[in-house]
Amino acid sequence: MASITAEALDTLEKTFATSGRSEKVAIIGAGNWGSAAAMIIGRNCKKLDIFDDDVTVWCLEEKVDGGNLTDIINSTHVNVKYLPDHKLPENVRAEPDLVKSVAGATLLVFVLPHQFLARTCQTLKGNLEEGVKAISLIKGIDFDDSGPQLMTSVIKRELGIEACALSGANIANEIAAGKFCESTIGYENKETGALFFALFNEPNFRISLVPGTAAVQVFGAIKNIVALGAGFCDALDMGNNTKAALMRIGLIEMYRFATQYFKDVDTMTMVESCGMADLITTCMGGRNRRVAEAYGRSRLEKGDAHRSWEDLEAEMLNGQKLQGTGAAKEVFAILTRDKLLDKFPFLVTLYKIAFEGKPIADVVNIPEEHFLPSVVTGVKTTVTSA
Ligand SMILES: NC(=O)C1=CN([C@@H]2O[C@H](COP(=O)(O)OP(=O)(O)OC[C@H]3O[C@@H](n4cnc5c(N)ncnc54)[C@H](O)[C@@H]3O)[C@@H](O)[C@H]2O)C=CC1
Ligand SMILES: O=C(CO)COP(=O)(O)O
Repeated sequence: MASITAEALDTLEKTFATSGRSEKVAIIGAGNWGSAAAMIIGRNCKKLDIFDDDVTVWCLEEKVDGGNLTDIINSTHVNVKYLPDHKLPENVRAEPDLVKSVAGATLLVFVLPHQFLARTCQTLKGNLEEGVKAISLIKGIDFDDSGPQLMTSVIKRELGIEACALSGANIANEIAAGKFCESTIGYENKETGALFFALFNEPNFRISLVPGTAAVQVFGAIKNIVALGAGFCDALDMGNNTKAALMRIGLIEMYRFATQYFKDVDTMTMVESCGMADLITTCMGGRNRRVAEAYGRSRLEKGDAHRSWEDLEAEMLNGQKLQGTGAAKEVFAILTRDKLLDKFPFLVTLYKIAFEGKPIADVVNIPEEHFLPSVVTGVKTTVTSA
């Protein structure tokens, strides 16, 4: 991988040296991860000649303590609502008008809760520079009549532009604090992958490049559902061994879902940051886990009078969004349509606990098939009962 990166970066430098044209970046979304990503992007744009210094971030306008969030960000350089404890670089400017935010941009970084992507793209349609390229930092999945749709496919469908995907074990607050972590960029075109490598890679945010975007995105979307299971496990005070078992089982179904619906899924991508590592960090420290624990405890303590997902999300996340509950519903709908519920017993159980009143304790009611040695490959094993 390193040689691909070095070779492609060399091409980039040469292209820049002859054309003199630098890439201008617009970030679409100023939430928790959008703001932490803006810190990295702002620093790299200032440092590297191939990027224009000035970075624009589209921020959906809202009032905070009587003021406009964008005005507060531009005067204090702090996103006081979504990333309050960290300063954005001064070359990052918040813009409340979506269309204005992409004026002159040649690189778009999409980092929104997944449910808002399609309609945001529809507003951008017809307002982009020729040849603009995109990257999605979104962890989520959509569905239409043809089946599951990756975020990069939504971007392509709506805007007709090339899109890479970045995903990894990347809790935004930890990245903003400068703690070391890794991430994975999946690309279709090596040069574009290298361009985004240059935009994101830093000593404490190390990027690996992988060919293909499907695995990177599917793992990122499905692990959010598995994290609900980790939260239910914590609500039951089950401990680390149980949670590790649920992660292992979740990993199998993540991989199975990816290979069921997408062609270019390399098994080894599971050991990149976007696979196992993201699953671990989300099940230990993510918002989906945290809110699912609160939901589970509320069910266990209050029975039918339990708190709703919407209530808990609003109370615990202050405007940030859960992605695992929406993904659980979407995955359940597509598996039902395709008559595949039997192949994904854990994801189905998590959906039913979250939305159909199945007992929280059923999170550890694991079907026998998950203990068979053939389960990863899907090869049938004959089991002789004693
Ligand atoms: N926060 C994190 O640690 C990480 C998040 N991600 C992923 O990045 C994506 C974005 O997450 P965050 O930046 O954390 O967002 P967030 O969870 O902080 O969500 C709040 C954002 O949603 C925006 N929003 C609310 N209503 C909207 C609407 N109608 N249209 C457009 N935008 C609207 C708000 O303006 C705000 O920017 C998600 O898919 C998430 O799974 C990925 C890695 C880490
Ligand atoms: O994706 C994440 C870490 O990589 C964040 O997960 P949560 O949305 O559950 O916080």
